[in-house]
Amino acid sequence: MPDMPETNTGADASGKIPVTVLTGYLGAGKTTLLNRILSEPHGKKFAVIVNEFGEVGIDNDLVVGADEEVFEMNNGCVCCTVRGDLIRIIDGLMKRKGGFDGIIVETTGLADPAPVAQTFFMDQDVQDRTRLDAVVTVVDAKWLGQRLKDAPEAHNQIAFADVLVLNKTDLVTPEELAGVEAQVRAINPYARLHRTRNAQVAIDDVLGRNAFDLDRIMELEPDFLEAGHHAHHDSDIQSVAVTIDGDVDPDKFLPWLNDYAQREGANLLRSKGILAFRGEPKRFVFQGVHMMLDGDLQRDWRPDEKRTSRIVMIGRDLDREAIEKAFRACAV
Ligand SMILES: Nc1nc2c(ncn2[C@@H]2O[C@H](COP(=O)(O)OP(=O)(O)OP(=O)(O)O)[C@@H](O)[C@H]2O)c(=O)[nH]1
Repeated sequence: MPDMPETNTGADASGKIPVTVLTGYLGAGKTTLLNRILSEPHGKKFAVIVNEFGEVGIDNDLVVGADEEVFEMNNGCVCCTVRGDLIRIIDGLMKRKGGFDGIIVETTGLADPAPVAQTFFMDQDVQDRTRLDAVVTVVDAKWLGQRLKDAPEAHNQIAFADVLVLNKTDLVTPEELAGVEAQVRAINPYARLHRTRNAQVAIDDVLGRNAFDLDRIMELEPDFLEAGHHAHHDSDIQSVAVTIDGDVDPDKFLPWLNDYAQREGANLLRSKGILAFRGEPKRFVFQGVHMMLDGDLQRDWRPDEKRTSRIVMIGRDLDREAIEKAFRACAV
């Protein structure tokens, strides 16, 4: 094959910037996959757009990446309220000199990917300059069975995928994994599927796939290209975010968090937080999916960074007041 001439526009052979839409239910491993992609020595320049469900931005803080620019959209979910923001961000990116090799959009775990993908076909400016490369859906092998019962979004995310990353294979037995894969395949027999632990998949299996297939999507959703197509969230799901303007006492906070996750685990779909522990120079970061929690000390608080403690809980029937009260009681 002859060498392709180098361009500095970032665009591919079609002259358009490839866009990857990264989706998957709450806690499936989207940010883990994003960080994996960004950490590889790919020599490319990506713009990353992160949309989060919750009033306090935490995900963008957890995205690694030296060169990437990360744009946050936290005022609502990209599949409905902030689609206009997505168009504006992409418009802004396209006007920059130098360009990008690709754009990665990480949606909220509750997003219906259809209207997000639709953006790349409905808005003329966006359509002229970008090309939807693939919808990549991360699936949580541990919780998929439950999600297919209680979350229609999880089903749509799989149906819409061009690439499926069946993640958290370490948390299930080989038999369970085979069962989950069969459930995924029953919904979407077409997408390439990769079984992973910690979203370990080769970057070339995820980016530059040229896999988005409009014909298949039109079969799934015949009105895909019609304006006014709308997705609605499971309105039972709420997000409770609390910020303390300072440090918390780990001896109070950690027992409370553990106890809360055990008690409310069934309703608690997702939890995360970045905390300043009293006397601790490093940031403590925790993440949870249902009752399973994971936390550790990460990088130092920077001198120009204000020490604050933030938590976000996402789930059903959460008692906002009780969470706020209990968390504030941990302040020092
Ligand atoms: N055991 C296990 N844990 C994993 C794996 N992949 C990711 N995790 C953990 O699962 C949690 C959620 O991962 P994230 O990558 O933040 O998930 P997400 O889909 O971005 O979550 P939201 O943005 O909140 O929807 C984190 O604590 C990860 O460290 C895996 O393969 N196995």
